[in-house]
Amino acid sequence: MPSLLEANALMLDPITSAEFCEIRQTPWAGRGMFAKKTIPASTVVLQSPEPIAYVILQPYRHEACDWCFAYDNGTRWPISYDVEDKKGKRGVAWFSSDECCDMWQERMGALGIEAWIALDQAMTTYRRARSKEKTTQPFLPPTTINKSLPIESEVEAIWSACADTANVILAARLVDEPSKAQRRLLREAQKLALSFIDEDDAFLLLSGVLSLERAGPFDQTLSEPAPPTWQALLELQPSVSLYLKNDSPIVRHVAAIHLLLCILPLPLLPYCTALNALRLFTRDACNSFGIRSQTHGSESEFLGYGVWPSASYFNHSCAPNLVKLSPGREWVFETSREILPDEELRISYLGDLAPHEMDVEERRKQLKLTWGFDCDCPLCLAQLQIK
Ligand SMILES: C[S@@+](CC[C@H](N)C(=O)[O-])C[C@H]1O[C@@H](n2cnc3c(N)ncnc32)[C@H](O)[C@@H]1O
Repeated sequence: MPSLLEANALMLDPITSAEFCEIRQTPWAGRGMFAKKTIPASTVVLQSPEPIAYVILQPYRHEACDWCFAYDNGTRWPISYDVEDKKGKRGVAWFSSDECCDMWQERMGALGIEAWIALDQAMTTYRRARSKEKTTQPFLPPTTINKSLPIESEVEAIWSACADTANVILAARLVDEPSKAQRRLLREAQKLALSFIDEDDAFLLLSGVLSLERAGPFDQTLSEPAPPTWQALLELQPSVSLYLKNDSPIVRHVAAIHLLLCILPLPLLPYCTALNALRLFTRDACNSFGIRSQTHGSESEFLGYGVWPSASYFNHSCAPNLVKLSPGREWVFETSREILPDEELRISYLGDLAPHEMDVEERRKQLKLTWGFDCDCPLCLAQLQIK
């Protein structure tokens, strides 16, 4: 039996079928995207329509459309998907138009909406309980990881313990009539998960679990081709190094999968595994795109983030030859100049920062901090050689 980290490291071979470019191995940055032929300036080389997982950050949930991500200077969108609870009508998702609300509902389906409401309900109840507390302390955790910097063997041990607990929660969810002890276990597991949870992690994970459920089961033995969504996810480079940093999110991630297991509708539970959570979180870590307000320049707001698998093979360059645009839910990649055959197509990972206004040390420091790699782009290598 492979360990969870070994199973997570499984990467399927990428399949590309774009007209202008293809994925190739590079000696400098894993795989990258290369031009198959001369590409004129201002040509769209790739459109990536759909995130496999995404989240609108909690403070922006009323202000960024949950379908097209439109944002209007902090104005609360008037259209919401509402539910009735004991305290009256409550919005759970917000939209810039009725069409967006309809498309969201269609994509989510009845099961997805039920799951979304369950998570929103759990988080709302938790926030109300927190606001009544006298202090701002989180609920007292019975266990804590004392040091914040786990090593890889500890990461393995924590995820393996997470999977064991997940199985216990699952068993309690699956019985027709849970015993008193099982009901108590579910209450305690939910309370404990909530005391460590980060709401944004939980919604990101939920959107990923829903994508996997829509794709159907994945045969782990690979005796059959993987369904396209699984294929797209498992082609991506995973990185467990996010758990080896000072502010390791490992406990939050474990809490997110345990919470979802406690509250989601039963048909989603087969997709709600520790391994799938590890797959989604470790791929998000080095492949996610920021969802930003459309005001370009330093004014733009970071509204959320997500993973668009087909867009994840462009490496970074401090002198990029592509511009990335997000007219709504999709990402569009356009050449900023003529590209020659076999040239690597690269974007900037520096978000709002303009690479040409930064010196080489500044750029490399920023990339190391946010992405964890030492930039090997041609501009950095050339400038480092001169120094
Ligand atoms: C979105 S992925 C790009 C595709 C990736 N190279 C692959 O094989 O799947 C981002 C990762 O690519 C690598 N990378 C991208 N740009 C790089 C650069 N300029 N220098 C070094 N590594 C880079 C880093 O490992 C980074 O975490």
